Amino acid sequence: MAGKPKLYYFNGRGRMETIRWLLAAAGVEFEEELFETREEFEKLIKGGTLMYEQVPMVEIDGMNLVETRAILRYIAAKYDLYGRNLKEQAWIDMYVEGLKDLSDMIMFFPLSLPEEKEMNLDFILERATKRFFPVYEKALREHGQDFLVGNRLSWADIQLLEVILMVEECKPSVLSGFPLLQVMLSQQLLRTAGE
Ligand SMILES: N[C@@H](CCC(=O)N[C@@H](CS)C(=O)NCC(=O)O)C(=O)O
Repeated sequence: MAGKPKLYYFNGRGRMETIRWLLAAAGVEFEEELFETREEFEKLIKGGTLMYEQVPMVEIDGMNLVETRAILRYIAAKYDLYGRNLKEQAWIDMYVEGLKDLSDMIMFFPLSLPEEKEMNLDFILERATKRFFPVYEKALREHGQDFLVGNRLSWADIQLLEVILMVEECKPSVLSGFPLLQVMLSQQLLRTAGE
C-alpha cells in the first residue's frame, strides 16, 4: 500500500490550507513537514526536490508535486471529486477559480497598510456578498440540490466551504442574506463532524 501523502510548507495556513481541506474531505490521512525557519525551507531547496524553489509541495504516488492548482487538481481527480465528465470539470473549475479570487484577497489582507485595512476589508466583504456568494446561492437554488455540481460532493463544494469560513472570520454574519449557503454550510460541517 502506498504511504501517506506528505505535505511540505511553512507553519501556517497559506496556500497549503486548501490542499489540507481537500485531502481531509477525501478522507485521506497525511503527514506534514512544517518549516519554522527559513533555514529549514532552504534545506529542502538544496535537496533539489522543489521544481521552482517554492512550496507547497506534496509527496504523493512517487511524485514531488508543486504548484497549488496542479496539486489540487491531481488530488480532486484521484479521489473522484472532479466531476464525471469534461462539462462538470469545467463547472468545477469556474467555481473554484472564482473562489480563489476571493480567497486570495483574504490571504493577502494581513499585508494591507494600516491606513488601508478598513477599506480593504469593506472591499472583500462587498465582493463576497455582491459578486461571489450570489453565484453559489443561485446555483444551489437552481439545482435544488445540496451540491454545486452533479448532485454529489466535489472540489467546488469543499473550496466553497473553506472560503465561506474565511469570510465569516472577517464578518460572522456575512451569510445572513444567503439561506441556501447557510444550509449547505451546516450540512457540510455536520458531515465533517460525523466522519
Ligand atoms: N504559483 C505557486 C506560488 C508558490 C509560492 O509563492 N510559494 C511561496 C510560499 S506561499 C514560497 O515558496 N515562497 C518562498 C520563496 O519564493 O522563496 C503556487 O501556487 O504554488
